[in-house]
Amino acid sequence: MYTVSVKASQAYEVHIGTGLLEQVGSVARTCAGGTKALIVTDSNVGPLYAGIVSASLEAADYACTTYTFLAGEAQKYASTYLDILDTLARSQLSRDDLVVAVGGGVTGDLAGFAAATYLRGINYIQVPTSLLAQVDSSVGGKCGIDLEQGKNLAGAFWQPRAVLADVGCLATLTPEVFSDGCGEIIKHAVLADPELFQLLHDIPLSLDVLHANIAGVAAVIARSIEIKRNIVEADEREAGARALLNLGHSIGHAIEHLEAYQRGHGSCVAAGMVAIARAAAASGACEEDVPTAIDQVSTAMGLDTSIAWGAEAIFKAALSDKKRHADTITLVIPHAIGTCALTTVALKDFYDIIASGIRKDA
Ligand SMILES: NC(=O)c1ccc[n+]([C@@H]2O[C@H](COP(=O)([O-])OP(=O)(O)OC[C@H]3O[C@@H](n4cnc5c(N)ncnc54)[C@H](O)[C@@H]3O)[C@@H](O)[C@H]2O)c1
Ligand SMILES: O=C(O)C(=O)C[C@@H](O)[C@H](O)[C@H](O)COP(=O)(O)O
Ligand SMILES: [Zn+2]
Repeated sequence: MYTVSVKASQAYEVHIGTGLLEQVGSVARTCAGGTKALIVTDSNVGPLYAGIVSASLEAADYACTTYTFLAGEAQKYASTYLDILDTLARSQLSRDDLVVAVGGGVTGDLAGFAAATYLRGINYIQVPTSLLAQVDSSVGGKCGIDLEQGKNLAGAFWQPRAVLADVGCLATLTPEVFSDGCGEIIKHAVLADPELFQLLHDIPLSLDVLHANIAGVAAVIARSIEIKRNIVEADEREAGARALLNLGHSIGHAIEHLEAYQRGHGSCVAAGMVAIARAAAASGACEEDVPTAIDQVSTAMGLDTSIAWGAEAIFKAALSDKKRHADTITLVIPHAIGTCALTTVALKDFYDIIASGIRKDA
């Protein structure tokens, strides 16, 4: 088992290992008080894992109820968020009580945002069950919902009391959803860890690798979380450096929006990383072999890095990016594997960057 400590406005520990679902109640007792807990989960994860988590919470003297929503990004909207708030109020949870997110990134983002705003903020625990949620979304406190205009346009920074990433849960993911989580691991490697990138190149992660070497996958998850933790600790509320975690996202979020969220977040981020690396390499800002290396590692782990959209459509969709100011946008530019930096460019130059990044012959 690995434990990664996060020292943010609210300090907490991220536990990575197996058999952790059964420990949610006892961990909750050590880091949060209260007498009631609301589990938030989705229609795929609930039937598999909510019962184990609920039993564990009941054994730790929490009166536990479960809220289940229909799985999918389409539910990461205001109506589901408001429904969770209504459920919290109807169940009369008080300021001492607890929300427990059991599921992927959609569940964590919804439950975290509800916890951040119900009674102006109550405790919550993240129990991430997808690879993406374990390596990225359950850590760092970003939570929120999508609006018609784009991804994550309403939200909060609200740190959990604890994160329990039970790697055993990954065995029930579809190969596509498992692959999708690899997009954010590759992002962390490109940001800060050439050795991790090499490891992913040599041993591309897959469900087969999980079954053959669950301890090895847990080690990669822990390393990925450490990379994110280091950035979050330096800049919890994204005044500067935390924006690095947006590598591949300006274009990636635009693709997600254009494709009506039918394509996974990790795949869109991988496509966005390849495009921005290609544009950076074309301008001489990035080592020449980086775009191909990111593309190969992504493809080897089952990610689709293709982009079917023109520069104009992507540019328009990317204007809702939170790193956009009046007529500039801050981009995360890869210079080499393990070295990236923030650069602010005029919007008209951003258009050219997109065009250069998606050019097929580049
Ligand atoms: N807050 C953050 O810092 C942050 C970081 C990265 C991504 N995100 C957000 O996370 C979301 C993507 O997360 P995701 O890919 O986990 O999406 P998701 O929550 O929709 O999960 C993907 C699918 O896997 C299923 N699933 C999850 N765990 C399972 C398991 N163990 N067994 C079987 N099925 C399981 C879900 O039901 C769903 O159908 C996006 O909304 C993205 O914007 C947030
Ligand atoms: O934690 C962060 O900071 C991130 O940017 C992590 C991203 O992987 C994640 O997709 C996040 O939700 C994006 O945030 P946004 O502010 O660009 O909506
Ligand atoms: Zn992301």
